[in-house]
Amino acid sequence: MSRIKVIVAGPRGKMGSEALRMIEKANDLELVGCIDRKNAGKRVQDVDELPSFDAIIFDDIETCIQSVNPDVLIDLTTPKVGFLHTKLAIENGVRPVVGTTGFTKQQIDELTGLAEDKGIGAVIAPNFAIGAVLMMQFSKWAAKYFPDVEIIERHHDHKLDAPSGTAVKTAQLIQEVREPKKQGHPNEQETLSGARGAEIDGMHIHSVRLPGLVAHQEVVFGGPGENLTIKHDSFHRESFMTGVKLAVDQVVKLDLLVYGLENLLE
Ligand SMILES: NC(=O)c1ccc[n+]([C@@H]2O[C@H](COP(=O)([O-])OP(=O)(O)OC[C@H]3O[C@@H](n4cnc5c(N)ncnc54)[C@H](O)[C@@H]3O)[C@@H](O)[C@H]2O)c1
Ligand SMILES: O=C(O)C1=N[C@H](C(=O)O)CCC1
Repeated sequence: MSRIKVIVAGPRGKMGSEALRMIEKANDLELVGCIDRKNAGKRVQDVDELPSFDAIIFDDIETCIQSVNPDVLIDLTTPKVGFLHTKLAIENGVRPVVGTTGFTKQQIDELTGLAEDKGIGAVIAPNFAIGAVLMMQFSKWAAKYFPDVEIIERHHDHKLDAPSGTAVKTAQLIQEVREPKKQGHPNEQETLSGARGAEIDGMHIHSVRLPGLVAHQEVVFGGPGENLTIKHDSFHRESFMTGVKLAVDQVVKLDLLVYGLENLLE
C-alpha cells in the first residue's frame, strides 16, 4: 500500500519537531516537504536538531504543494498563519490536519464550508491527546448533573493564545448539555479586573502560564456538599502524537471537516 505523503508547517516548533519524529517512526507516512519561515530551499536534514529527512523546506505553502503534491498538511504554527495554511490547503485539494489553536468560530465555519464545497476531508483538533479528549467527553457527561463548572487550564509561558483551545472546546461541549447559567453571587464584584477569568455562558475559564508546564487542565464541577474534578496532564508533547497519527490516517478517508478528535474515536 502506498504511503501517505505529508507536509508539515512549523517543523522547528515544539509540536512540529515532535510531529517529524512521529513521521520518522511511522512506516505508512512519507514526509515530502515542510513549510517554515526560515531555511527555504534547504533539506530538513540540513537544519540543526531536526530528523534526517531529505524533504525540502519551503516558505510558501502553495509553492510547496505545487512542487511535492502532498496528500496531507499537518499544521502546527500560529493562529494567523495556521488559518491561511488550512484555507490554502483545502483550496488546493490537500487534506489539513490542524493542531494549531486560536481559530475563531467564524474561521472554523468558513473552513467547514470550504471543505464541504471541495468534498475533501479536514481535521481541526484543539487537543490530540487521547486522555484530553476523554477528559472533555467525561466533562460533557458530568455537566448534565453539575451545571456549575469552572475550567482551569495551565500551560507553558510560550503559549500565544488564551484561553487554550482545549478549554474553549470543553466549554463548547458542555454548552451542548447545559443551559446558560450565571455562576457565583449575583452581586459579586471584581475588585481587580479579570479576577473571575473568562466566561462562556456563565462558565468561568482561568488560564495559568508558567515555565515548567506543558499542558494541563482541570474541569471543576460544584454541587451541594460536593465537587467533582476531572483532570488531564500532558507532561510531554509525545502525548499528542497518537492522535495526530490517527487523524492523518483518517483524514484521507473523509470528505468533510471534523472539529475535535472525539469524532474520530470509536
Ligand atoms: N492540538 C494539539 O494537540 C496541540 C498540542 C500542542 C500545541 N498545539 C498548538 O499548536 C500550535 C504550535 O504550538 P507549539 O508549542 O509547537 O508552538 P511553537 O512556537 O513552538 O511552534 C510554532 C512554529 O510555527 C512556526 N511558524 C510561525 N509562523 C510561521 C509561518 N508563517 N510559516 C511557517 N511556520 C511558521 C514557528 O517558526 C514555530 O516553529 C499552537 O497553536 C498550539 O496551541 C496544539
Ligand atoms: O502547548 C500548547 O499550546 C497547547 N495547545 C493546545 C490548546 O490550546 O488547547 C493543546 C494543549 C497544548
